[in-house]
Amino acid sequence: MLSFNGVRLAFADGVVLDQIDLEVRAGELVVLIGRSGCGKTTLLRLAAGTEQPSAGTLRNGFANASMVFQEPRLLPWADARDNAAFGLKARGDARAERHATAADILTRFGFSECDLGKRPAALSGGMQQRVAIARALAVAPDLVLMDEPFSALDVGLRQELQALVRREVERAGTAVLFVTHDLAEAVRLADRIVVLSPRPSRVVAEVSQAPASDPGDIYEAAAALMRRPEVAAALAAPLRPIRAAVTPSPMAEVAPAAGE
Ligand SMILES: Nc1ncnc2c1ncn2[C@@H]1O[C@H](COP(=O)(O)OP(=O)(O)OP(=O)(O)O)[C@@H](O)[C@H]1O
Repeated sequence: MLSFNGVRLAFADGVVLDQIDLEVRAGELVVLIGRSGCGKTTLLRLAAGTEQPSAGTLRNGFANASMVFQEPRLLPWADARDNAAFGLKARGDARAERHATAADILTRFGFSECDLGKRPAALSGGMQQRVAIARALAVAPDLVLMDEPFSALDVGLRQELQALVRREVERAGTAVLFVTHDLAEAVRLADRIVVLSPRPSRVVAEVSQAPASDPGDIYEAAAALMRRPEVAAALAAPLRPIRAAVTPSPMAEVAPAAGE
């Protein structure tokens, strides 16, 4: 289990994370959602051990964590199979064995024999991110930390990869801490959604749910979350007054201009 108890992290210019209580249990997919700059990546870096808390307690009982970033971060000179096998090579697996593991995962992810031998420049963005996910899963992690891995992809591709991640982690029983600022993505993926406030960031809501795949269910679940005032306050962009030239905008009624 990964657990944050009263964790605070301050940099020279101020507090980023404050009083963070959070748990990720074995086999659970937890989605952390919050506005840009609230400290989501910083929290993942704490989980990865590359930052230390300024106060509070952080315990990581997982033995083997891997990470997926927003950009695929592949070796440009290596083909898809070698990129996916990178972590296996680093831990000393024999070439034939690591190639077999990498090829097995990439084939499950839709790669043909020919695709396995392509370098990143010859792969689409979606295929490159599949290789990055394969690289993270190849080492049979018990925890995967995912930092907005699909935010650069178009909607259709994003949904495909969300389904792929959900299927793969269920298959292997891997725990995941997944960061996003997309509420629909959170609803599609999560066993539990944790909402962070803007900086200094705190957990303002925590919701257990069943991952949704039907568009109507996703819309309903996202709307139900946004009806909670603490979630709306944490996630909604600050309303700016809209001054309509001719017809008063309905938005202007809910967001009066400063001083009005
Ligand atoms: N090493 C550091 N030193 C000083 N400030 C830092 C450091 N790392 C992060 N920060 C600050 O912490 C805040 C949170 O950054 P972080 O990247 O974690 O946010 P985020 O929620 O992941 O944002 P986004 O959704 O845009 O990726 C930012 O104000 C950032 O400038």
